[in-house]
Amino acid sequence: MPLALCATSHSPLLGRNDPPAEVRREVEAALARAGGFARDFDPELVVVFGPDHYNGFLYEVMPPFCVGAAATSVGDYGLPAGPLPVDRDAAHRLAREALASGVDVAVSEDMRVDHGFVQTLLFLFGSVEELPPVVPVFVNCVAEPLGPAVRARLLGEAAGRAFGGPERRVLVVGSGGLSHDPPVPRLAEAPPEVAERLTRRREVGPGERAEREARTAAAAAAFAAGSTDYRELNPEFDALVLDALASGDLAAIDSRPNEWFVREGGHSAHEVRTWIAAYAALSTQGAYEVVESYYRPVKEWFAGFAVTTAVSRGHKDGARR
Ligand SMILES: O=C(O)CCC(=O)/C=C/C=C(\O)C(=O)O
Ligand SMILES: [Fe+2]
Repeated sequence: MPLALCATSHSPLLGRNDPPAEVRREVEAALARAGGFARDFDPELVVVFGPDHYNGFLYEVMPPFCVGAAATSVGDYGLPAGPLPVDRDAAHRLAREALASGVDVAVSEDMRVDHGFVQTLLFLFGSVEELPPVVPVFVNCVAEPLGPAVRARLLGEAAGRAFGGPERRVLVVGSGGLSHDPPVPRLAEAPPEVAERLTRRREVGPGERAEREARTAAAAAAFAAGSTDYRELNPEFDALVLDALASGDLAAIDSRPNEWFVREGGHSAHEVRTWIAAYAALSTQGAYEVVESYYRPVKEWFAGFAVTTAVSRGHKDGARR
């Protein structure tokens, strides 16, 4: 029973622009169950597919995919800053497998990751100190141009082949929202000072970070209060995605053109690529089944928020060691 899966939405607005208490409690309960699933599985390695929001990857060099052989959390949105416990050998193994199968991943010996990785890891494991060894795999989900979504499936399958043997328990994690379109800047529309920020790496001071984060929280508050400046969440799109992933028919979503994701789910719906990669990794073990699937659209968090866990078919009970 070597592979298990957790895929969750993330939102940096959790705790900053909350929905009514009962909604937050319900989501937190779903996340706590996913955390229980992850800890019961007791992984010896966590392969986490995550996006970035121009904190770690900039247009200076923007790879479609990057395997982190060492990684540091930038500490955005109040998350802990500092190094993550990366298994460097496992990262190189994944990179070799991906490259051998024609998926041209970059490798970083000094990867910076933001809430797109760290929040989800903490949902599942509580703190950086409690994390098992991880391999963070960046999937570009915001910086156009993007390749076709099916490439995320090929990346995930490479991860499944790299780690699908019986020798260790590996949890694959997808981190990203379903339908959502928070105000993440886009190069094509950016004024020069924003284009500069999206292009060149530099230290972001606490004042600038706080200002950006406050702007995002204010936008979410306006969205929840009914502002029509933002694209609506789309529960139908979200259901279609969750159904396709649960049924194993990944082509039902990853064969769609990029414009479909934007039209139906908003620009950040490309984060679904992280889920596609994680489910594709699990699929290399044969048929799988979803253990739990939770969904709720939460405008205060700018997110069609979902939490799913899955194991290979026949291992549903075995997932609880
Ligand atoms: O802070 C910024 O510059 C951009 C805002 C941002 O990063 C928002 C991120 C939102 C998500 O990660 C999400 O909803 O998936
Ligand atoms: Fe995100």
